[in-house]
Amino acid sequence: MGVEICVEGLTKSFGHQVIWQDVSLTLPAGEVSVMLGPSGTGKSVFLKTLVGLLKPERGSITIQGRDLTKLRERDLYEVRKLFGVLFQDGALFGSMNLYDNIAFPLREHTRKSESEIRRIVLEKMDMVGLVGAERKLPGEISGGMRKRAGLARALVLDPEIILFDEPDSGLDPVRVAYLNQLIVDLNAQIDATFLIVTHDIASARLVPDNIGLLFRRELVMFGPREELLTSDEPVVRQFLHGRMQGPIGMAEEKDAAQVEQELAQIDDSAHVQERTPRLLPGPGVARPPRWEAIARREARLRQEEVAGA
Ligand SMILES: Nc1ncnc2c1ncn2[C@@H]1O[C@H](COP(=O)(O)OP(=O)(O)OP(=O)(O)O)[C@@H](O)[C@H]1O
Repeated sequence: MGVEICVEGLTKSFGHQVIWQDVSLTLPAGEVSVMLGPSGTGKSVFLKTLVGLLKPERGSITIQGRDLTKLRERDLYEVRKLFGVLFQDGALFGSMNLYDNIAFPLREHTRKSESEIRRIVLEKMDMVGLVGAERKLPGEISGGMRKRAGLARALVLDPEIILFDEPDSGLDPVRVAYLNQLIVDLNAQIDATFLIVTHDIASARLVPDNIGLLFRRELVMFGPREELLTSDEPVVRQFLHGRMQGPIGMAEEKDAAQVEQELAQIDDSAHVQERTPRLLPGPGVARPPRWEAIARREARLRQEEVAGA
């Protein structure tokens, strides 16, 4: 059962450049959360700060009663073992085959025997659908396979928290659909806490329990998926619709009068379409109890939709 991460009043700057300030949110244990935001709003910086690779100027990150921002390097090293991280390109070692790449954290951080390592590596490769690709080098496989190998490597130490940095970047829509299903199935199987940074609005609508949005150096909103999908907050609506009209500009924010004029011209009557059903774990995947609650909630939303149509 994953662990809760409680972030309070977090602020990160580089020199005089404030990346984001006063960010507070709770990632509920075992749930999937997605962090959205225009390019450069500091989503990757947020992931790196959570895992302790970057130090914030203010605020706290509490996991299992310990504030990560106050830990000494030795204790932080221990807490980091709770995390698995899937970096954008899988971050695999180019000269090692997939088996050795995935075995790497086990050889580095545990005293397990090679036969035990073999059992774990093959189990994780099976989980991500990579059986048979053990001897391949990262350069010999597709981007989608590299991501899955990176995910298998993130899983080998049985993390309580998995951070995904743009898992869908560079993948075609079919591979993205497979990856989304894999993420949902994995979450149901291992019940860890997931945080996914993505630009893909379709995935953000389908996959998570919770959605957050960073913009203008602030966390505009963080909450249950349905709340964000039906929110009237202009930044949230613009981002989730992927449209030009609204407060988010090409490079910087727009002036208030222009935003008001643009918003007045938008036909927002299609609210109901936003009730995308949550992607459920595939057949044969054992579902922890919270999935029953999700399925009931989704069924209720569908009924309301039909009644309102
Ligand atoms: N180590 C660093 N030193 C100085 N500035 C940094 C560092 N890392 C990131 N930044 C700056 O922080 C800002 C946010 O970067 P970040 O990569 O987190 O954005 P992002 O929201 O993930 O963007 P994208 O969606 O394009 O990947 C950028 O202006 C970047 O230049």
